[in-house]
Amino acid sequence: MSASTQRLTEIRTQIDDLDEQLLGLLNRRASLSREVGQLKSDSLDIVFKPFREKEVLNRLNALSPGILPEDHLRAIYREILSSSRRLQQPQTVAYLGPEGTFTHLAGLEYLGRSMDFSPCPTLHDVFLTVASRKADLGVIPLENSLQGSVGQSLDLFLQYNVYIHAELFSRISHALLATNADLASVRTVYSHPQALAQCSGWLRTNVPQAVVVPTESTAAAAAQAEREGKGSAAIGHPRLVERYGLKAVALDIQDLPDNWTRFLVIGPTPTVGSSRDKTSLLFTTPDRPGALAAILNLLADQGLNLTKLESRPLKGEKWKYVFFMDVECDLSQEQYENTIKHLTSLCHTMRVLGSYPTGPHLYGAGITQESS
Ligand SMILES: C=C(O[C@@H]1C=C(C(=O)O)C=C[C@H]1O)C(=O)O
Repeated sequence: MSASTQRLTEIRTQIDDLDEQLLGLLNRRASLSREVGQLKSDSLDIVFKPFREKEVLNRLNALSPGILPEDHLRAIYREILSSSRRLQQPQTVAYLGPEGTFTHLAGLEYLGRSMDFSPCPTLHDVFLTVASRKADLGVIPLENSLQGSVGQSLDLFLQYNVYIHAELFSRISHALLATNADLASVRTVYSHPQALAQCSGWLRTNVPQAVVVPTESTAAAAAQAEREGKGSAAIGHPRLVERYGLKAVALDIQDLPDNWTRFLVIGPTPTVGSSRDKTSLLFTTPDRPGALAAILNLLADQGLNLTKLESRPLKGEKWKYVFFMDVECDLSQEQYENTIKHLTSLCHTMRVLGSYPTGPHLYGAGITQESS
């Protein structure tokens, strides 16, 4: 036996030994998590605790000697935490489907594979499914770094009593998908309006002859392009290629390479407990001069930083608006009780959508390029 073969045998014996230890430790972790699950079920508490999960990951990152890159550690723990949640209680996650949408892939990358992902044909159905408790959680796109807010998502918060539990940022790279690789033959390009808008420059330059047709999702667009065959194309995640038997005719076709979407994880009940990083609010103001300024001044006086303020038309009431605001602070803490009371008194209507941890930036499903 050569020296290197002998060393290989030795190393593999050590790896087997470590795997046994890991197996024992993972089982002990699972058993403790089950016990947490029992306590939660006794007190009717929520299984998914994103702030605690962030704390677990941050602590391990800080302790890690660094041989295992940070994004590998995150990917491994994503599945440990996913399994841990499942052992407490299987969780159904509604998302804008069908399979392979950016929302689906972002949800998988953030929540792991031990969740029961359930596709919904429209965003409306995701909100309805969560609000009616047919799913424990939902994943929705909220805003894109190139195209701004997904207006429909903001509007649906007005219609349904759902709450924000977590956020995540996912890098979006679009591909043109078709059964036929010839760009000149493309007559119709299907996709979600956000994806079409994020690639509008590329489309104008590369397939000026094509008509763009909006669809409910990028995956629905891929299915349509596959059904129609030659002359039709879709814009979506390159992974849709495998699911729908298409070719990736062009990659990275978004107008700016650094294209990110912020997704939210929503649930039917508000979150409670440990301190979170930010709070989202939905409010309308009285119709008088300075109404919005009074709200902004109150937050400024408290030293609270705003990270988003957006108005949307109030449906059915022309030229009236609802505001969606993100504040960099956990307004559910007892110390802000008076601030919330004061804020509510300055608003016409006010709803706290949730306090949650600032989300991670994820670079794509699987082990990511975050640290390379
Ligand atoms: C174990 C818990 O439940 C879930 C699983 C976690 C884990 O395995 O570490 C952390 C947070 C929760 O999403 C907990 O709340 O501590």
